[in-house]
Amino acid sequence: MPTMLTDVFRGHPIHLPHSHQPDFTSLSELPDSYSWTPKDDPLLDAAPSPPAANENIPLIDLNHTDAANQIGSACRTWGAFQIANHGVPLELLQGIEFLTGSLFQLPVQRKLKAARAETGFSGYGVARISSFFNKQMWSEGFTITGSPLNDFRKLWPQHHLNNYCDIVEEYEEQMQKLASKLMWLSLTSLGVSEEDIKWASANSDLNWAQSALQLNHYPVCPEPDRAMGLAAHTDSTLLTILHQNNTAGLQVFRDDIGWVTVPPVQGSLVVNVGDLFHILSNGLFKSVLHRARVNQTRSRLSVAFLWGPQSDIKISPVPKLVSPVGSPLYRSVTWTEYLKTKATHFNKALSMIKNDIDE
Ligand SMILES: O=C(O)CCC(=O)C(=O)O
Ligand SMILES: [Fe+2]
Repeated sequence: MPTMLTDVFRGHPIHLPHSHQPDFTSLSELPDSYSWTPKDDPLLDAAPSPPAANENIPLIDLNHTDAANQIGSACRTWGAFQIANHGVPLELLQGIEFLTGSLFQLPVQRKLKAARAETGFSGYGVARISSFFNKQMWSEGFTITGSPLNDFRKLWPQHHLNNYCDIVEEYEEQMQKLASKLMWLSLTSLGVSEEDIKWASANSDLNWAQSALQLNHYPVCPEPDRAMGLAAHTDSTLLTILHQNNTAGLQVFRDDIGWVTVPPVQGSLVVNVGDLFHILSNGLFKSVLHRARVNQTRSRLSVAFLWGPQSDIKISPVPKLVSPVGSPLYRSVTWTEYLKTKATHFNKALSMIKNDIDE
């Protein structure tokens, strides 16, 4: 199936300054190259402001009759929410978490056998966004697009492979269905229906969608307050569905509050609005700025399902959401074009495709 994402990165290699992953377990002090200051990230210390410190992204029960409106409201105010009763079996969440844990527990030399090539997309390595920062992040990742078999072969003996590949396949299938359901629920809350978005008809078996799985590991860190697991970014997706293990670390940003930690809730999933959904909604839904902090006593795992349209589909603001006397907030872009812009301009990518509207 999806090779398009891979092609984008082949054409736009990201030259990472730190190509070799350290063995985190051997570091008892935080090296300077991992010590972040506000100079390295202006939003580093944007602390929660006390009056709103108890606010958090909503936890929404998908079986609730008002789920669509609750999701719509969360997309507008936070660009993120958690979901319960999402239909993904707990054993599958445990299975993908077990696989992720086993992968990152392998000796670093073994993981490097499946290292992501400089022009590649899948495999083991540092966060792709590392090239935009001077400091290194306290994390390691593994990206899967299409079948993971070739990469998994480099990591594990034959007898594990079928089981692990089945888990990935089943997980992606469930996530695809869930992502589509969430997209339509949130659009319903804006009065947008299938007729309004020709390319995304719900009956088209999702053959307009493609995805990647990003496995993340944040090892125990000797000085978590000075370290950064994954620096602040928005996702370039329509939607991202995230499973985190029982260690907190994910934080989302609100202009009026600052950084807010998303507490792990067993069996629930976190959903992020990505940049493409922000564009599609003509700016009504926020693409959430988020990051991951690290921990002194517990390692953290997360699995992000990155979901977007096939590469030839033009994403543009739904006409219904543009005021009759106004212009759409953004020009239309394909996912490929957007990823290229992001690979050059990173967190300024959205502003690069904004229409100049001076009224
Ligand atoms: O680990 C997390 O909670 C965040 C991961 C993430 O933002 C990503 O992979 O894009
Ligand atoms: Fe992310």
